Amino acid sequence: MTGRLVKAAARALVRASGGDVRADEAGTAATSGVASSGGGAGGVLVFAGPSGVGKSTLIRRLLADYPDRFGLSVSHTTRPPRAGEEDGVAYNFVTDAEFVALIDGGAFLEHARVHDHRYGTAVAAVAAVAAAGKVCILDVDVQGVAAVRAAAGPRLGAGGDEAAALALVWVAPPSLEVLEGRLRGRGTEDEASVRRRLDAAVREMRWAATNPVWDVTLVSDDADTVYAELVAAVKRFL
Ligand SMILES: Nc1ncnc2c1ncn2[C@@H]1O[C@H](COP(=O)(O)OP(=O)(O)OP(=O)(O)O)[C@@H](O)[C@H]1O
Repeated sequence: MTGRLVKAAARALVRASGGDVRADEAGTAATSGVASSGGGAGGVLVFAGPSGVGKSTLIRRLLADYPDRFGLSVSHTTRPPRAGEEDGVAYNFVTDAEFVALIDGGAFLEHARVHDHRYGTAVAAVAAVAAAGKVCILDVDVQGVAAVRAAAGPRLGAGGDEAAALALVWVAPPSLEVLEGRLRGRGTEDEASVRRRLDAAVREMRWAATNPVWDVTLVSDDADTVYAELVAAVKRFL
């Protein structure tokens, strides 16, 4: 995303949520109170981690247990729907041309190409969740993490009086072997796709280790244990 679009996205997001916007001399968007909705909880909880590590599993459980506190923004993607995925619910499924038009219109908070397809988070989709007084959960790749951080600007800090506007969760696999087993066990990927995702996982894990931006790092080992760690962390920083 260009700096101009990040700024436009940040402004739109903050307008929608009643916060303020500052732009530094380098032209980087900096917002405070991003997605904070005044009376409601607001905030953005970002999950990142290699494909197959278990992000969706954790997110589904968090949403089921705390439906009033968390909400999902519906992302846009150019990838074809998997069986059972409904348009406008799992994703907004769009063509490449439609996606490019949305980029040009400054619609996205972040967008990226991952494994041959494009994914994007519309500013309006995040703002809608914040407007409902909920923390918006985002599931993004590492490029998305950088874009969301750039748009959100300085965080309010987990330890301060105010709740954090933005919290970043890195979900790591116990090992690459376990990750491979989960990708194969899910039954959604062909062999080439599994190999691509594992190659990407190595790069993403390196990026995560060398960019210590995370509020919490979870190792997705035993499902109940990692979920309990997530809930404890979320209670700490949101
Ligand atoms: N802690 C866990 N222990 C064992 N299996 C798990 C665990 N978490 C998730 N799984 C299984 O691993 C597979 C991948 O999980 P999931 O789809 O949640 O990953 P993901 O990180 O959301 O992947 P993607 O980024 O590709 O959407 C699923 O079949 C899921 O049931």
